[in-house]
Amino acid sequence: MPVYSREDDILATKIVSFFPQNKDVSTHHAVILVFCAHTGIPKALLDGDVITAKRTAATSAVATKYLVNGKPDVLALLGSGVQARSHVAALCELFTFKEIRIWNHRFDGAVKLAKEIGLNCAACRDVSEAVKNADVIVTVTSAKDPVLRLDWVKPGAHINAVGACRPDWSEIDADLMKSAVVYVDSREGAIKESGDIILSQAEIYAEIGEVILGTREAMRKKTTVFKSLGMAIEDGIAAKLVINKLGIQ
Ligand SMILES: NC(=O)C1=CN([C@@H]2O[C@H](COP(=O)(O)OP(=O)(O)OC[C@H]3O[C@@H](n4cnc5c(N)ncnc54)[C@H](O)[C@@H]3O)[C@@H](O)[C@H]2O)C=CC1
Ligand SMILES: O=C(O)C1=NCCCC1
Repeated sequence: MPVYSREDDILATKIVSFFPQNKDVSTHHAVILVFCAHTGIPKALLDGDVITAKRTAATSAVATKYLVNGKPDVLALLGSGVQARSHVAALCELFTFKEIRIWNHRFDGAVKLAKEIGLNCAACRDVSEAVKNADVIVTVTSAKDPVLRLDWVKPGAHINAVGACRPDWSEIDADLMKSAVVYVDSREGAIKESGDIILSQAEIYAEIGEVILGTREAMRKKTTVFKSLGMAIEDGIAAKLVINKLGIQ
């Protein structure tokens, strides 16, 4: 995932591996190589795992801040891996949830994460149970087929759809995609790479950046989906923050 931004003085690239069969180690691994944007000289080689976890969750948290309908009480997570953990951390920086519910296709994963999070958190055996009346839903699975259905979702809920980053994979059923107001990180990326968009033929209402800039509306009262695929600029900006903090010129 290469990025060049003259404005931000960033020239970098991230390489990510995905080994879905991994059990005792993470399924995604990444490195970020940063160059001087003026000379092309390599500056730093950074671990990309933590940056990927944190910047993805931070992006969802920003989307939630703009799209959530009022003060959210209930958070539901579908998936209990790396992104589930970073999403709980980022969302709890912005919101105080009364209840957090976790579903995972392997129940023990949901139980483990619920214990880590603590008192206000419960593991659920069914997706419908996990998302019932949830204000914010995060889908962070490696599912290839939909796990979240329209009938189970409270009207007006906000969904961060983070998994299914391939054109033939989807986490959200087509009826839900088509009935929601859909926001994406990048239109160009979404129409090429997101199965949730491509297979459902859902209309993209806006990029989340357009909402932040005030050029497109945040439809807070409607059911909203933020379809995230991840962008190289997120890695570049995060890498720059790390490099600046370390004092690397
Ligand atoms: N939008 C973005 O910027 C990014 C998206 N991702 C995507 O987010 C998703 C989660 O990533 P990580 O948490 O790092 O992965 P992970 O491997 O740590 O967690 C994946 C979760 O999905 C569950 N799972 C596996 N197979 C499943 C299936 N067939 N049905 C339902 N659940 C299943 C696992 O039990 C686990 O809880 C992946 O799809 C990944 O590719 C990852 C990084 C960035
Ligand atoms: O880093 C990202 O962005 C990724 N997006 C899709 C899944 C793999 C990592």
